[in-house]
Amino acid sequence: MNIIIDENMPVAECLFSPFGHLTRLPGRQIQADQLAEADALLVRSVTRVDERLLSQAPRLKFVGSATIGTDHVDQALLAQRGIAFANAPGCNKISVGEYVISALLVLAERHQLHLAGMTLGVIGAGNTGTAVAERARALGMQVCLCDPPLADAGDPREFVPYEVALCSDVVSFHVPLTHEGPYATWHLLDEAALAVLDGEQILINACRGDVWDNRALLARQLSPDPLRLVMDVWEHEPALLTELVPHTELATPHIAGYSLEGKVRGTYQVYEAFCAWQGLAVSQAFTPLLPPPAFGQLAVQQAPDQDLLKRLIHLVYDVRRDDALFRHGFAEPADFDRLRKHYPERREWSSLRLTAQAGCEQLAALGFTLAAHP
Ligand SMILES: NC(=O)C1=CN([C@@H]2O[C@H](COP(=O)(O)OP(=O)(O)OC[C@H]3O[C@@H](n4cnc5c(N)ncnc54)[C@H](O)[C@@H]3O)[C@@H](O)[C@H]2O)C=CC1
Ligand SMILES: O=C(O)C(=O)[C@H](O)COP(=O)(O)O
Repeated sequence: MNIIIDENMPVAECLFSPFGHLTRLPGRQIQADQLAEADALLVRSVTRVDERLLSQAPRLKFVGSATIGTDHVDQALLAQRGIAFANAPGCNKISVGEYVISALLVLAERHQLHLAGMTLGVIGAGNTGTAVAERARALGMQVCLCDPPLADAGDPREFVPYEVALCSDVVSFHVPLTHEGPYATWHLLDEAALAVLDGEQILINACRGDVWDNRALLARQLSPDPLRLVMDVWEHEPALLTELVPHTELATPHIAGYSLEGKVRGTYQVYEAFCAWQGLAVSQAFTPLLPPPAFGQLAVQQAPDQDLLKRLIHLVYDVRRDDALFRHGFAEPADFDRLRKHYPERREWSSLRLTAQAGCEQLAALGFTLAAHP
C-alpha cells in the first residue's frame, strides 16, 4: 500500500509503516500527480482535499486528517468516489483550552483584571468550547454558551443567543468554518457584530480565521475604541492581513492546538480509524508514543489564588512565548508555515504532577495531575 503523509504529522512512521510504503510531503504543496499511485492520504489542515487534488488519484481509498477541523476536505466528493474519510474530533481540545486560559491570565495581569466573576461567552460549545468553559469555570468565571445547532438539537445545557454572548467581558470563538446553511459561521464576527462591542472587551479567535472579518476588525482597531484581541487564526492564512498584528494583545500562528499530546492524539485517532477501515485491531498503544514530561513533581501548600495559578500554568505553557516568536519571526507568508513546522515542544498541564492538600481541587478541575499530599 502507498501512503502519502503530511511531513508535520508526529509518530506517523511508527504507526503507519507496518501498512506499506510511506512518502512524507509538505502539506501545502501536495500535488495531484503525486497521488497517482496513492492508496491512502493522511493530511493536516493545510492540504485542500478537493476535485483538483484528487483528479489523478484512481487508487485512493482512504483520506485521514489529523485535525479537528474539516473545512479543507470536500467530504461530499470523497463519499461520491467511495473514499473513506476520518478526522480526529477533540484531539487537541485540551491544548486549545489551555491556550485560551493562558491568554486570559496574561491579559488579566496586563490590565489588572480579576478573572473570577468576569463573564465569558463561548461561541460554539463543542469539544474545544467546552474545554475552555470548564477551565474558565474552575477559575471562577461566569460562563455562558452560545450554540444554536446544539440548542436546536435539544442539548440539555443552557444556551444564550449570539447577541447576548457578545455582551460578555470575554468572547471566545470555537465554531467550525461553514459557508452555507442556517448556522453558517463565515464572518460571524462582522462589522455589525463589531459595532456592539466596547473597547474593554476581550475577543479570542482560536477556531478558524475566516470566522472573523479581518478587514472590518482592522478598521475597528484603527478607531479610537479598539478591542483587546487574542488571535491564533487569521483570514487567508498564511497570507494574513499583517497590519492587524500590531493591533492585537496576543498573536500566534495557528498553534492553539499544538501541544505534543494534541498532535500525537490527532495522528493516533487517524490510525485508529485506519485500522477500523482495514478491519484490523489496533495494535499500538497511545501512551508510549509520548516522551516522558520534562517536569519534576511540585508541592502546592495552599489553595492557589490567581497569581499562583498563573505561575503554575505558565511553568508548563505560556502563550507569550508563541506571541514573541510570531511577532519577531513573521514578515511574509512563508514565515507562518516555518514557525508552525518548527514549533517548540509544548506539553499539556497534565504533564506537571502536583502534590496538593485538601482545598486544591481547583487544580484537578484545571487538568493538572494531582497526587495526595504526603
Ligand atoms: N486554532 C487551532 O489550533 C484549532 C482550531 N480548531 C477549530 O475549532 C473548531 C471547533 O472545534 P471543536 O470545538 O472541537 O468542534 P466541535 O465540532 O466539537 O464543536 C463546534 C461547535 O460549534 C457549533 N456551531 C456550529 N455553528 C455555530 C454557530 N453559527 N454559532 C454557534 N455555534 C455553532 C456546533 O454546533 C458545535 O457544537 C474546529 O472546527 C476547527 O476549525 C480546532 C482545534 C485547534
Ligand atoms: O485541529 C484543527 O482543526 C487545527 O486547527 C489544527 O490544530 C491545525 O493544525 P494543522 O493541521 O494546520 O497543522
